[in-house]
Amino acid sequence: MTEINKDASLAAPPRENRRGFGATLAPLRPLLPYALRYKRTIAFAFAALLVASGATLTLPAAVRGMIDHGFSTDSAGAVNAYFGAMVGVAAALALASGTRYYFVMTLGERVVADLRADLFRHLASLDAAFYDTAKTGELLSRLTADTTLLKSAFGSSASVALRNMFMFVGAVIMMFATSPKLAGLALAAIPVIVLPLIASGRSVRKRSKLAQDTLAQASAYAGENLSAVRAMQANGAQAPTVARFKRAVEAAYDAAQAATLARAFVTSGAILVVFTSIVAVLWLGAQDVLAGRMSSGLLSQFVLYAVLGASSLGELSSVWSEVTAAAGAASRIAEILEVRPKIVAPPHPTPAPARWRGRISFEHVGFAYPTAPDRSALRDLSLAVEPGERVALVGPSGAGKSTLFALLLRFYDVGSGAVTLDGVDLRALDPLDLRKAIALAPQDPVIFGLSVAENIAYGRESASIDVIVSAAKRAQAHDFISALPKGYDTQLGERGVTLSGGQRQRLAIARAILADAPVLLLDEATSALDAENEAAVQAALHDVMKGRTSIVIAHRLATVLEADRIVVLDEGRIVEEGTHATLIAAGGLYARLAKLQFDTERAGAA
Ligand SMILES: Nc1ncnc2c1ncn2[C@@H]1O[C@H](COP(=O)(O)OP(=O)(O)OP(=O)(O)O)[C@@H](O)[C@H]1O
Repeated sequence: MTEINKDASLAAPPRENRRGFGATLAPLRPLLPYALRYKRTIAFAFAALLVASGATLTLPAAVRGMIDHGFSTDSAGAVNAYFGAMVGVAAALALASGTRYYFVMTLGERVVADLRADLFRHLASLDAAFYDTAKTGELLSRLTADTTLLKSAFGSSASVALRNMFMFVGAVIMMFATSPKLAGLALAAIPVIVLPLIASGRSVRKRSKLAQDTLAQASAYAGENLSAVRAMQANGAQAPTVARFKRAVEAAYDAAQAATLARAFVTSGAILVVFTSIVAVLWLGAQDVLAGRMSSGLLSQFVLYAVLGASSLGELSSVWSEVTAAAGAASRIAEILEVRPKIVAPPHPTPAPARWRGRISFEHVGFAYPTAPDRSALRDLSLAVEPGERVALVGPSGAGKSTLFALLLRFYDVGSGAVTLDGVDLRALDPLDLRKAIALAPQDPVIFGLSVAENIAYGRESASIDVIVSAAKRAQAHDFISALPKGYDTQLGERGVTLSGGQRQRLAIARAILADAPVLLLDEATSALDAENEAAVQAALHDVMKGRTSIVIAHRLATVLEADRIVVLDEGRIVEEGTHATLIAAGGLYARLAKLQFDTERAGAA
């Protein structure tokens, strides 16, 4: 993912440029601690692996015994003993293989479940600047598709790789025990096999990273459009959107196809080279048998070990491609895990008082958004709001009203100057403490796919239903909630009941009342509410503002009339301050805005 983290991706050297086994596996290393948490599972898997490999490796020796002794002496007893032993070995092999599969897959699932939880915890900790550039759909793809790839690496691939490594080593040892001469010849062929494998691994890795990236982009695109499905349909944009998504999916297919093709070549190339070398070595062995230098049983034994060794190597090569793909996924996950949030608690945060008084002060604040560093959103802005004061912010679109809120919640740090709460610089506080002191009721409140009660108590899971109901009553929301099919247990959100704008606002106000924070930030809805909703919202606001420092981005005449002070912003600066009457009398920006906005409101109400 290219857009999301300028800082982190610069910190790590581009992975594609590094070579060899170690470099390919390096991205997987941060995952090791996850696996090491489950030492018992690993130990069981390992033990099962040893037993299974050992059992497999005894088979060729049994075959040799059968050929050299079983058939030559006409003792039926020996034949029976050999066959009986083979059944025993097969039983051990079956049991050990099943056990290994169980423990290894469990480990894979466990590691990935832990990793997903950690990744989400990390994503939840990242700051607004990160999300200004990150695409949620891409992040979701990391959380699901990439972790799934890792699961296969930690589960099946690791299991197959380990089994084959054991088998390979065991087979090679047994080949030397059987015939050092033939074994030496066979081993000489190994570099011929392995070197091209490593080389092609890099190209597989690059292609599969590309495939995953393309997939993530397609997911991001689908996510964006589905979350705004009404806008898409209203604009009649289905056909082009569907076509674009299809193109994105096709591009992901092409990339995956290229990776698969590369893998297919690697696999068949490896098998061809391996088996050709074996056949060549065997031909030499056959000469020895013909010349009487070797028994036919011994050659059979060697053949079987060689086939075991070679097929393990072949499987290792195909696993290698999978592991490289997983390494690609791991490096994309690591990219996210490496991003450090910039908004964090200082090492020794100023402790929060039992109750904040709620004095807010912006002192010569200058600020530009990280995505637009050359354009100041606030310029040398100073504003003090006394405890319990009600301030209405008014100004044209883009004046910087929401930016004031964002800085107060410390979603971003100021560029210059400082913002303080009760005289404490926000940067000296733990953001969690700061945000506990502030209740936010946004313009278009987010309603989650939870029950009404859970939505009101969002972030305060321990709130009792009595407290929730009393907050809803004060927010003038109790009546409409009671009229819902299941009252406070009604499911809201995507798969539940949809609320009207005014109802959502009142739910958000109930949330703010429940938060009982000394500071209230309210962004009034611009859309007109019907008269009944309007009156209910105003009454609720009146209640919630009592005894709190409130800053309201005001769009309604009733709100500005009720404010102790109106602050007029324009282009990131405060241009006027006063009450409705004094500002109208002054005939400045406020008077013009008020005429436009509140005249239409009056006309609408009339
Ligand atoms: N996340 C962001 N990244 C970059 N620039 C931003 C971001 N949010 C706002 N801006 C810019 O900062 C300036 C102030 O925006 P802000 O949202 O504070 O205005 P506002 O007064 O709240 O406007 P409105 O009434 O339309 O919501 C604008 O020029 C806006 O384009």
